[in-house]
Amino acid sequence: MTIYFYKVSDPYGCFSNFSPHSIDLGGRNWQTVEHYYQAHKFLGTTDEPLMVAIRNAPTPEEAAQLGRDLARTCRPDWPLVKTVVMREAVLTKFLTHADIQQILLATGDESIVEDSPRDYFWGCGLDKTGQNHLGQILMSVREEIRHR
Ligand SMILES: Nc1c(N[C@@H]2O[C@H](COP(=O)(O)O)[C@@H](O)[C@H]2O)[nH]c(=O)[nH]c1=O
Repeated sequence: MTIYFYKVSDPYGCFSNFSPHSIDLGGRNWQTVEHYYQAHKFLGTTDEPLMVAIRNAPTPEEAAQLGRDLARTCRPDWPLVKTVVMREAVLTKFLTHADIQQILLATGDESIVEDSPRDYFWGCGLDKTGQNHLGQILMSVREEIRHR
């Protein structure tokens, strides 16, 4: 049975990038994967100072709001690198936190889908036709950890 997740408070909410599991990456601590992902939109741009504000945002929702500010300069190669940035953060999250690593491994070979009603890239979107890149990353991280 396909595993759907989205909200942190719902079943498998620990698979959400908004779940309260911090990661250490690039010599810094990030409160959530979402903080890390949103901040890295600005690496190497004139808006790089915004990375600090995003890292210090009190919630992942606020980090996402800052990262989605269309008035800011997103790095030009973001469409090419965003899945690599995301995978590194998600892998680090599940290597760092043993409790949720067990939850991920216990899903066996089930499909994992981010049931976002809006996002057709990271999730499956309202009509379930989306590309589900976050679910794909979770399944690939599951495979990598299983064979470590
Ligand atoms: N889980 C979740 C969301 N989905 C997340 O949003 C991120 C993509 O952001 P962007 O590239 O700026 O569109 C990615 O981490 C995706 O999983 N969005 C939300 O507003 N609320 C939420 O609870």
